[in-house]
Amino acid sequence: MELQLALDLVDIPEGIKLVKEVEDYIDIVEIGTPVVINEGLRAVKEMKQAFPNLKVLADLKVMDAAGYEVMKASEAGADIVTILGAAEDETIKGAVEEAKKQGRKILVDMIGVKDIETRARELDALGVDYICVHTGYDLQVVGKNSFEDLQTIKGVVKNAKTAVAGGIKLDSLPGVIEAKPDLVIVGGGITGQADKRAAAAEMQRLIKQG
Ligand SMILES: O=C(CO)[C@H](O)[C@H](O)COP(=O)(O)O
Repeated sequence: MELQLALDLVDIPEGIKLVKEVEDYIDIVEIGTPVVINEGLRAVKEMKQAFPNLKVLADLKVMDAAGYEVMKASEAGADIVTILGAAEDETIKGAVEEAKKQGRKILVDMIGVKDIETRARELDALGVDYICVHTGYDLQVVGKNSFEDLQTIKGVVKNAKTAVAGGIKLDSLPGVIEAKPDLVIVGGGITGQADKRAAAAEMQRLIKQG
């Protein structure tokens, strides 16, 4: 099980400073969608240059023209690129094909997908690398989480790795770990803490102990 730090509300220098504090305890650093919108793929490039030993995920949430967008993110140094599960199968296929060509991985974000079970089966057959259940900020504020959806995809996905994101904090992490996803994605649960290093260290400790 790996730990991914999501950076959403920072600029590039703040992001690099933050990752320096927690780099010992994370496996993947995510350049969040708002950061890509504000800073472009330069954020991916500078993060990869600053931390060549960490995997960098570009949270582009691709919806169309995936081959081109995955190619550009790969050129910037992204190891993993996200696409939306709601995208057309042709778009998913384009992403998978380009990622294979570039030696990168595709993570599908299931945000907004209504029939998680059916779509997860289909995406798994299309050869994506990760399938991620995700409660976005807009549903976190009305008290939703993705724990049930995680159980659902764990039951049907045969090849892809499973991931979970959205509002995971230290107190909810043990419940997440019990479901045994391959990847746990945490943003505010680390970045919003006064002692970010301690929060990341404790999360990694819980994850490693399984
Ligand atoms: O992709 C995202 C929002 O669309 C976030 O990166 C993801 O939800 C993780 O952040 P947090 O733990 O703060 O919810």
